[in-house]
Amino acid sequence: MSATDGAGTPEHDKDARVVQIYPRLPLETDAYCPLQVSIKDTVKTVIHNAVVTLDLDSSQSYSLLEVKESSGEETPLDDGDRPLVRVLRWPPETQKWHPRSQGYYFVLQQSNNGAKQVATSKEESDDLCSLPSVTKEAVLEVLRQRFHKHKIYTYISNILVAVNPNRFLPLYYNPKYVKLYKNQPLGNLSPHIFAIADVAFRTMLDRQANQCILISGESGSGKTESSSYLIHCLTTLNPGTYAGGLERAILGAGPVLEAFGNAKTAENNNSSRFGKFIQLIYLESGVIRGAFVEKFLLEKNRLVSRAKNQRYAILNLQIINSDYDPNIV
Ligand SMILES: Nc1ncnc2c1ncn2[C@@H]1O[C@H](COP(=O)(O)OP(=O)(O)OP(=O)(O)O)[C@@H](O)[C@H]1O
Repeated sequence: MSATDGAGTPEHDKDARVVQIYPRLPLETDAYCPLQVSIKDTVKTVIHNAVVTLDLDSSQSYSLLEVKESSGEETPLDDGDRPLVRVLRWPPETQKWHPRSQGYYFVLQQSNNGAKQVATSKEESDDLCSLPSVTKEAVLEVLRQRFHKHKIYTYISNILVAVNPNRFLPLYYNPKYVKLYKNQPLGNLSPHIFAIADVAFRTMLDRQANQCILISGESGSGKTESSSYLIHCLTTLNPGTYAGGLERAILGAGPVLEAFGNAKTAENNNSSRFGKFIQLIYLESGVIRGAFVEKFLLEKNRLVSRAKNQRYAILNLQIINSDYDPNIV
C-alpha cells in the first residue's frame, strides 16, 4: 500500500474494505492513503497502519477524524472506535472509492496540529484577573498569544471570554470534554465553555434556583455558535435526558428562525437580526423536560426594505430570487 494522488479505485474483499484516509500534515498535500480495514480494526490500529503506510514520524501522536458531509464537519474518533462500522453506515455509493469533494472519508491529523492541544491543565494566563497590570494592551496581547496556541477561551473571574476561531476546532468540542469538565469547580481546568454550562447546571441543582447565562458580543463574534455549544453540553450533562433528540429539536428550531430573522451583513454571512432567549426546562432531578425559544427585537424593517449595502432577511431574499408566484399563497 502506498500514498497515492487519489486517482486509483482500490479493490476490496468481503471481510474488509478500503477506506480513504487523507493525511493532514504540516505540509499540505493531496495525497491520500487507501487503507484496507477490517471490521475488527480499531482507530488505534488504523492510525498505526496509516502512519506506517505513509511513512510518517511514528514518534508523534495522531488522531483520526470522520468527515461525512461535503461541508467538511469533522468528528474526532476515540481510540476504541471501529472505522469500518462507521463506513457501513454511510450511503452505499460512498463506501467504495469516490472523489473527496463528496465527503465521507477520514482525516489523519497529527495530535499537536491545532486544537488537539486543548491543554486542560491550568496556566497563569487562564484568568485575566491574574495579570500583573490590567491594561487594554496587556489583555489583548494575552488573548492574542492564547489564540495562537489555539486557546480561544479565557476567564475574567467567572466570566468567559471566547475569541471566534472562524473555523471548526473539532477536538475542542469532543464529547469527552463534557465529561472532563463535569463537576469541576470553575477555574480548576483550562477555560472552556463546557465549564460554564457545568457550573450553571450544578448551581441550579444545588440551590434549586434558576440560572442564567448571558452571551454578549459584537456581530459575528460567535454568540449563536457559543449558545449551540452550551445547549449541547446542558442537554448531555444529565444521563437521564435523551440528549440527542432534545438537542436536535432545540438546535433544529434555529434554522427555521434564522430563515426569517437572519441576514447577510458585512460582519457575518448569517447574522441574527433578532435576540434569542432560550429557556431549558429541568425537573428537580436535573432531567430536561423541554425548552422555549423566545425571540425579541427582530429587525422587522429588513423584511420589507433594506438600507444601502444591506440585505433582506434570508427567506425574503430567497423568495425575491426565486420564481415564486405570490398569488399562489
Ligand atoms: N466557537 C466557534 N468555533 C468555530 N467557528 C465559530 C465559533 N464561533 C463563531 N464561529 C464562526 O463565526 C461565524 C459567526 O458566528 P455567530 O453567527 O455565532 O456570531 P454572532 O455573534 O451570533 O453574530 P450576530 O450577532 O451577527 O448574529 C459562525 O458562522 C462560525 O463560522
